[in-house]
Amino acid sequence: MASKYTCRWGILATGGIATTFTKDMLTNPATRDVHDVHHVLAAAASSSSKSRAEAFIKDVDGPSTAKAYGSYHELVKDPDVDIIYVATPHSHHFQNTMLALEHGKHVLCEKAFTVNAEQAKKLVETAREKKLFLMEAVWTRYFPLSIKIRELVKSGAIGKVHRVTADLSIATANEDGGLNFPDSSRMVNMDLAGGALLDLGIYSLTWVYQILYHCQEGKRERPTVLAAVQKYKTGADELTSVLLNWPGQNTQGFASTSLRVATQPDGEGSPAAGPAARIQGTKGEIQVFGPIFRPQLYRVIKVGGKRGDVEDVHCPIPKDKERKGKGDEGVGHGMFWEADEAARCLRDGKLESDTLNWEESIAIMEAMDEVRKQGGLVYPELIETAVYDENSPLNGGQ
Ligand SMILES: NC(=O)C1=CN([C@@H]2O[C@H](COP(=O)(O)OP(=O)(O)OC[C@H]3O[C@@H](n4cnc5c(N)ncnc54)[C@H](OP(=O)(O)O)[C@@H]3O)[C@@H](O)[C@H]2O)C=CC1
Ligand SMILES: O=C1OC[C@@H](O)[C@H](O)[C@H]1O
Repeated sequence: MASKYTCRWGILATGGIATTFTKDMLTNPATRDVHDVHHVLAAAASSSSKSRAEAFIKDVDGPSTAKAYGSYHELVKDPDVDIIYVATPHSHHFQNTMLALEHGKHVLCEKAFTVNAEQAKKLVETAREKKLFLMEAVWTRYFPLSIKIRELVKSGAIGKVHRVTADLSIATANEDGGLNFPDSSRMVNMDLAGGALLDLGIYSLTWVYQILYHCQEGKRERPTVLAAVQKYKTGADELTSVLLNWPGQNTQGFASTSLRVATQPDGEGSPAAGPAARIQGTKGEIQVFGPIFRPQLYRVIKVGGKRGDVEDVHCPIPKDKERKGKGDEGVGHGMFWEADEAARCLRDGKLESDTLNWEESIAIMEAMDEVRKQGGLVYPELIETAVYDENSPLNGGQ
């Protein structure tokens, strides 16, 4: 039997998603029927203190060998780390990822990849020059559910697809007209590149792009973009809709997001609220039930089919019952599949993932730039700049 490839991770930041990702990454791959790669937590760093990184390692039930650092600079210099997972707010992704690449580390960077396309291009240029792996962590793309749906579309199972609509919205409005986030929250804070588009709209765009862009044959056509943006009192966007038009493909996409109304007002994943994404073809439709960042159910409806000629496909996320999870249910959020993809790319010497390659990440960033341009959404220069500064405050200074 071939030996397993070991991927040694360094976790940059210790917040919410760093915890979820690391717990998932530490699950036994066999629980999801993966036998060719496995993951090790080599180190974690917090920009606030070493003790915060130590607490993080304890919280994720990491190995005693995992090193704790009180700065991102120390983490990227660790020779026992192969790949850095960047889990800071959007505002920090460019500087933190550059820091890691400049120190010779491969990178998996949380979504949204960067604040703007120019930054994304600079990251890609650097990774290419230094022959390092780089991937935007759009985990949903690596779900078996997404892979299956892309296969169905490519096989013509629902005929020629002409339209995809997708929404990811959450109801966080207060009685007083505000939102349920403090103004300092990364969800609405301009200094952290907050707002619905970069945080949630990226998933609506992901569903549109992974069907209407990713599945195009040959040289892909870029869409034209028409957007409407409404802003919260902080200046961040709170209600954003995007119409994407591919005249050469005869296709259109509609991606929407909001912080005031919910895609699923009755709770996560319930089909009662209707589909969160619809992929509409000449012979049928695939409906994806939300939340579209972590879907576990899709429905195939054939045009002209008999009443009840509907197939529901459930794709539950496997749990590792040996790991500490909520209650007794074990650990398994669905982030391990993107970690497996990164490990395989490292093992195979690939610099980018075929499932979300550099060109496609940049194409989506360019579409988001256009939405922001039309909506007048500009972030502070410190986080819009595409000039790398190792000692930027975003890297925790030196
Ligand atoms: N894939 C997914 O499902 C999800 C992805 N995300 C993405 O992950 C990223 C982080 O989100 P999330 O974990 O929820 O955010 P958190 O606020 O929970 O954590 C962010 C971490 O970044 C570090 N950080 C460094 N500088 C700052 C700063 N100025 N303000 C705030 N934090 C800072 C901190 O870690 P430290 O002090 O240790 O340095 C902090 O704990 C975002 O890009 C978001 O879009 C978020 C949620 C879900
Ligand atoms: O990526 C994400 O998915 C889940 C959301 O709750 C979160 O805000 C977002 O960052």
